[in-house]
Amino acid sequence: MSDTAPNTTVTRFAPSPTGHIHVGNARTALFNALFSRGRSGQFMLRVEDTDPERSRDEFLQSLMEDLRWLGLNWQLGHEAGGDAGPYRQSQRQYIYEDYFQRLQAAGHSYPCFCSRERLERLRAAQRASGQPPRYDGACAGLSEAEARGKLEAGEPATWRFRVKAYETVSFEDFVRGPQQFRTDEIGDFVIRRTDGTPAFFFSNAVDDALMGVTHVMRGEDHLTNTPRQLMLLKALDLLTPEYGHLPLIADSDGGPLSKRAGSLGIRQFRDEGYLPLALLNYMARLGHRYDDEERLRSLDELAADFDPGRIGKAPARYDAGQLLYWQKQAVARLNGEEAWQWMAAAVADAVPPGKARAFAELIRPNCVFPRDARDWAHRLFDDLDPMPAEAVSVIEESGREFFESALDALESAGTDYQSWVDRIRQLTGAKGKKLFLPLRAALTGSRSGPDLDGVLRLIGQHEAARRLERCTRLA
Ligand SMILES: Nc1ncnc2c1ncn2[C@@H]1O[C@H](COP(=O)(O)OP(=O)(O)OP(=O)(O)O)[C@@H](O)[C@H]1O
Repeated sequence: MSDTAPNTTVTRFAPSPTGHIHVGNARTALFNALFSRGRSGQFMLRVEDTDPERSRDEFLQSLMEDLRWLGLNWQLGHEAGGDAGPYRQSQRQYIYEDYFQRLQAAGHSYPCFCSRERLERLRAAQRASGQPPRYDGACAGLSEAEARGKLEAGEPATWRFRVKAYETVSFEDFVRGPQQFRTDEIGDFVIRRTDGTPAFFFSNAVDDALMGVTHVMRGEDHLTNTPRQLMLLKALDLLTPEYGHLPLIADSDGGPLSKRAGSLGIRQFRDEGYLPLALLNYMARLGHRYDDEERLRSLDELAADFDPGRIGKAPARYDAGQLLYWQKQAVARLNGEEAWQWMAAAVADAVPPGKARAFAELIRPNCVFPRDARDWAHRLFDDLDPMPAEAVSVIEESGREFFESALDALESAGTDYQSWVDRIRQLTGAKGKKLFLPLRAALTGSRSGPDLDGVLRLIGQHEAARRLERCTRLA
């Protein structure tokens, strides 16, 4: 059993390591992390790697890296510990065996020898007649002796859970409200595959119960699994968690996201230079409402007001513009050191040693992605030769005398920006745009950009003089 105190909220993220996680998976992880964090509970990572064909260790590593990068740390589960482990389903087969035996002993399950072809024909016929596909119970009536004979003869068998007909399974979904399912529309379902491994319904439900998960928040793709899991847990006399199903996220064309298709992967965003806080704020509002829709919140602030009652029921669609909005907000929060860490990989070779933090702090307001910093590194530290056309026209308009005065003024002011511009004003009579635009063009080759005071300090008096000097020749 779990090592959590009674009444502690325990949520979990239970991905299959079959690809890199996308915005849909990550939002599910985020909502679970926010929910438990807001209630001082615990968040768990469980690895659902029962499919040996598709599960890969490299994907497990990458999904943990992505979660940690987002700041979604788990207190229980794989690599975090807890006394309900192991937390990789591939290492829990002995536990599933035990629970298979219990179901079998109580007569809740039976072996099914139907071939894949028969089941496919059955499903096709049911669909053609407008019925929901479900097992027709062909093997449910085999006598014990018949079933044993077939098993002993080595006939491949799955094991099915015996669903009681004409009952209703009801539960209160803490996102969607009351739910009801009729058991005769469900049909006996597979809990154990022919190779002895558990089917999703089984291992997922048994693990939630044994691991003390109190709230299961997962995509709507699992809604119809829930009545099956409730029946299983009841038959096994295990505790049931509360369930909440989230609307799925579609890509901008309306198609479903899938690990297999590799769309909207968290690591793609990371590689492009999106900040974790931007993604967190974006995802927290994908289907969930906060009162201050436009304020960037920390993870704790997101958790404090997270409320499943504020989750909408309509599918949410990925919106690149919204994510960009949060990216700008998150970049604006970075200090010099953080900004440098963020952009270093893109510009380290283009920024002189010793100037990194000052550069990062200065140009941060002009960047949305690290690649934008590269352009500024070029403008501030390269030769600016040839001078960009947008700057040349401003320089020509201001005339040679303006830059000669600016040079004179620089000699006496040094890198004291205020005295420098005051002196130029005195010497030339220029003010406002007429004063600042040519200075900006001369020092940065651009008509807009970072604070000029900072530019002057960053490039230094000598380089500023060299640039102004060149303008006296261009003008
Ligand atoms: N498009 C989506 N929007 C929101 N949640 C999703 C989406 N796709 C999957 N999830 C949720 O992510 C969690 C992890 O699921 P899982 O690892 O099976 O991901 P998956 O993307 O469905 O994988 P695969 O493509 O391999 O089937 C589940 O709770 C699932 O409901």
